[in-house]
Amino acid sequence: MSQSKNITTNNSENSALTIIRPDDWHVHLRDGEVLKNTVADISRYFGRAIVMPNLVPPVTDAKLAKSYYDRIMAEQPKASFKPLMVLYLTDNTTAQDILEAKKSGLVYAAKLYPAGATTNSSSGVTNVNNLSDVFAAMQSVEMPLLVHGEVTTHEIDIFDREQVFIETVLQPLVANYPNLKIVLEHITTKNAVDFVKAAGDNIGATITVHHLLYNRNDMLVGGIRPHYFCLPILKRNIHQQALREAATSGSTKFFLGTDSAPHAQSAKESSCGCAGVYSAHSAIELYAEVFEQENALDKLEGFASINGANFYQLPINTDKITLVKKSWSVPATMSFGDDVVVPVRANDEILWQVQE
Ligand SMILES: NC(=O)N[C@@H](CC(=O)O)C(=O)O
Ligand SMILES: [Zn+2]
Ligand SMILES: [Zn+2]
Repeated sequence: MSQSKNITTNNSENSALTIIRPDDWHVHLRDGEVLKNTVADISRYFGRAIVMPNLVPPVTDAKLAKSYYDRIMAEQPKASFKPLMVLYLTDNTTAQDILEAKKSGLVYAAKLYPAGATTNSSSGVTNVNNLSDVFAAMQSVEMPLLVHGEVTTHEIDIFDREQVFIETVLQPLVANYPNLKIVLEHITTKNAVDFVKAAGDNIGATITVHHLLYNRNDMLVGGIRPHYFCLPILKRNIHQQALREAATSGSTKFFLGTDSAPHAQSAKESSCGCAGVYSAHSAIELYAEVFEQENALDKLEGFASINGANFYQLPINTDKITLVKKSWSVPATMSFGDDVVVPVRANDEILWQVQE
């Protein structure tokens, strides 16, 4: 294990790592009955979370964002937690919507879902050229554009959809709005890593823990495992390796975004299962496993607690959390409103835990 001033090692069983309180820059909390569970999990140690707006109906203006914010706060998250709301862009979003959202003080970004790309994206954008006024407004008020980067064209193979999006949609967008802050969300390919590294400081990316832990073999070899199915889909191991290198490299362009996206067990274990992985119950502990395997525990704090805040021009959290290396068992299922969700590492062990 690499040593830094924050890591104390008594023996291999008992390492501890203290870092600035981390934030989650991409999470799905859903709505209604399940909010009590998702809010409890996400606020256990995260300071802030960028809350995705793909509800039904989606969060398309400041008023809807405010009422969603109120429903989240009604679940009484830990005092250290603050939800950062996001506007869902449609073909009908106006520059005025952006300005009002910015003025609300609750909305920190707007999300581009190509129509049909992922869960609850049917109201998404059919052509980014419809949104030139919106992007211009976002650029002027320095509101980050968050992007689900996949094309939806039927002819394009599902494993190529991120790469083709970068080439055909993202590159022209970056060229047209050179000062627009853009986060390429939940990147899954070496192509995305290379694109982000080569781009200006206004371009960043979130990386999920499941794309660091797993590749498509984990999902498909020896039987199909629906709980690994998410979008963008897990890729081959060379891409996983590129993501692990990017996350642990110390580059300030990459930051933590779990994309924790729960669906009820029955909706995943189905002849047409939903896309999404639930990791909010144990995200920082799982990231710690990856960073330890890469001999980069000293880089976890930048990735989890500093780079995202700097990108969003928000203050870095002032308090700390401590992770201890002490394994614990994840249950087979967890409560999800009146239903259950199967979390990452269900029925298995996680090596680190956050000291309460
Ligand atoms: N990541 C997923 O597989 N699913 C997300 C949507 C998304 O982030 O694309 C969801 O809301 O279920
Ligand atoms: Zn997405
Ligand atoms: Zn997501």
